[in-house]
Amino acid sequence: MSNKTKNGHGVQEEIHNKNPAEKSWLAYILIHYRWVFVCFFLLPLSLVYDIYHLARSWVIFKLNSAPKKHDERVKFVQQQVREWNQQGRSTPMCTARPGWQTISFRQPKYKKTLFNVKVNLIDVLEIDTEKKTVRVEPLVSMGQLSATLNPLGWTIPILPEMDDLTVGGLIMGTGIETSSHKHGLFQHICVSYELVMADGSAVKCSKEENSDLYYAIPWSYGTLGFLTAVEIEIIPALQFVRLEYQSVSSLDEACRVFQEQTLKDENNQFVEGLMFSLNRGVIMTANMVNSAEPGKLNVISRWYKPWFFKHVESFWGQEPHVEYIPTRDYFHRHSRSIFWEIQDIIPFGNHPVFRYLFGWMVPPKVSLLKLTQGETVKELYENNHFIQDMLVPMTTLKDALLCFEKEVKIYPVWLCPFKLPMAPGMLRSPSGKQEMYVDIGTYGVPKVNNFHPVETTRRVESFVRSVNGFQMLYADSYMTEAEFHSMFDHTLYNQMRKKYDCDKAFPRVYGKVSRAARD
Ligand SMILES: Cc1cc2nc3c(=O)[nH]c(=O)nc-3n(C[C@H](O)[C@H](O)[C@H](O)COP(=O)(O)OP(=O)(O)OC[C@H]3O[C@@H](n4cnc5c(N)ncnc54)[C@H](O)[C@@H]3O)c2cc1C
Ligand SMILES: NC(=O)C1=CN([C@@H]2O[C@H](COP(=O)(O)OP(=O)(O)OC[C@H]3O[C@@H](n4cnc5c(N)ncnc54)[C@H](OP(=O)(O)O)[C@@H]3O)[C@@H](O)[C@H]2O)C=CC1
Ligand SMILES: CC(C)=CCC[C@@H](C)[C@H]1CC[C@@]2(C)C3=C(CC[C@]12C)[C@@]1(C)CC[C@H](O)C(C)(C)[C@@H]1CC3
Repeated sequence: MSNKTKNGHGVQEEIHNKNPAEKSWLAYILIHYRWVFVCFFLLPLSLVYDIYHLARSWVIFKLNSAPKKHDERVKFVQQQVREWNQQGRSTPMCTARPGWQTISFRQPKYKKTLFNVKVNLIDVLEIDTEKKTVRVEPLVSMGQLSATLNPLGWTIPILPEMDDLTVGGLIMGTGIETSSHKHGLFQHICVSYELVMADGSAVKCSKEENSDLYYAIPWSYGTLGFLTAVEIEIIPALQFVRLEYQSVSSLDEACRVFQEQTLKDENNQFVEGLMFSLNRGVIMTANMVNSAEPGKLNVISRWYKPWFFKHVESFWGQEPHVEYIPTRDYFHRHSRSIFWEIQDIIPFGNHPVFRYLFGWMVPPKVSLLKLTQGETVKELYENNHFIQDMLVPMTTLKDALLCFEKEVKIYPVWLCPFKLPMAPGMLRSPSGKQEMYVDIGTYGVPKVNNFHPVETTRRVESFVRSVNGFQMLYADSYMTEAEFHSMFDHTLYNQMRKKYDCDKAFPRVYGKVSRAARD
């Protein structure tokens, strides 16, 4: 925490020097004492919100009312789209989900001007253990899905970390987790999509049926149609995860061990790396198991447990260490500390006194943080924070880490390998074959002197394009439209836009994800 706190204060002083408007006492309090508001207002509110939501979905599930209501809800989406057609297709459409509720870093500006279609589809519809699929509506969240499936002994093969990520957002955008080196991205575990198209018709697509549409949907950001249901693969979930921590002490060793564990060892169900500096890291490999060795169980979700990334750091410089963690706790291991972002929000959040007294209320909900951040905090993040996930070929990992060190020097760095199968769509494998990639996640305050939010990001984007990588688009993207087109293959997307008459119906992807489209 010391690094961050030190750095955080440095940044705060810098802001005060730079921006006279923020010298007001209110700005001072908002920046330095955000934790007061978060601890005494947002945490209890988050708790009430979560309890209400869980209770609601529990009741709905027990009453088994969601499947019966589903058709009605889809008809309502169709009805709105037909009305839009009748009104002369004057402004393009988007979903009516308010921007503050989404996980993406910014608020989407376009929601204010486009025709908003309500797609309130929030329930788990059906678990088919014979076919090994779960059918869900698009607003089902990852926390809801793991709470539903795990007690029944199932899980989806890729369960992206943050509780509030939704199935719809993860498909229309993308989703990744530490099992992605085996299963690919979130889209690759989806069996079929049901959509309402621009003309109001309902269409189903899968590898067998309307396969062109099926491959075009991922990364289309809701610009081909509205998703209404998805069938996702499920696999058996064992009770625990056996997690092995391996310390690495140089960049070369980190890249070598991480690649070996990803590429060579077919047995690792989960692979993750955390770099605490360019030469200091811990590589974690894990497998689901049904029993834990005595004395080695660590229930990391208990309220008094330290932040997971701090726990991981404690293994640096040690011999390899084995621990058993309940499976659902593993899936949500970085949730309580919002990866490491919580350090900037509640700086003393990892102190034992805080954990014992308030630990059961964390984390504050990202949506509520977003809703209440105000202009001052927004500007603070705008100018002094860097949040990016870059997906680069595994062979370029070392160069990529050097690039991030030079441009931002933010640690920890999150490393997550994933398989990029050869398939049509936005992501093109450069070799034309299946390739292994790695997601490099950097979230925090840059420690270099020449950080500039736009120029630095553009330099990193340029590096990523040069190695045939991709940028995750939930954060800021400063690429020009031409650069964006050179990163993402729009061939199939353009065909589908034409085939399903999308031009007047939806903006193009770039129009939704570029920095200019977000506030
Ligand atoms: C402050 C706070 C922080 C939290 N942080 C996290 C976190 O970091 N990570 C996290 O994952 N959770 C978090 N939660 C949620 C918490 O873990 C829930 O209390 C938990 O999900 C409840 O689990 P349960 O096993 O009691 O499930 P239940 O209460 O029984 O059910 C939960 C959900 O499962 C569904 N369900 C139940 N049975 C079935 C079935 N047979 N088939 C299909 N669906 C079914 C219900 O519809 C409901 O949506 C947090 C909650 C709070 C209040
Ligand atoms: N571990 C991981 O994989 C992580 C992933 N992320 C990213 O977060 C984002 C997901 O956040 P989330 O809050 O769930 O989603 P959002 O509400 O931000 O939605 C993301 C996009 O998907 C579109 N979309 C969502 N639902 C539908 C639907 N039913 N029909 C049509 N379009 C839809 C939205 O369209 P519209 O604009 O019209 O609302 C929007 O463009 C993704 O971009 C993901 O990559 C972030 C953190 C971690
Ligand atoms: C691929 C993976 C694992 C991505 C993880 C990304 C997370 C670290 C991101 C997703 C949403 C995210 C950008 C967010 C924030 C931090 C980093 C997050 C949590 C915060 C909470 C930082 C504080 C800000 O004031 C604000 C509340 C707007 C955002 C909200 C989104």
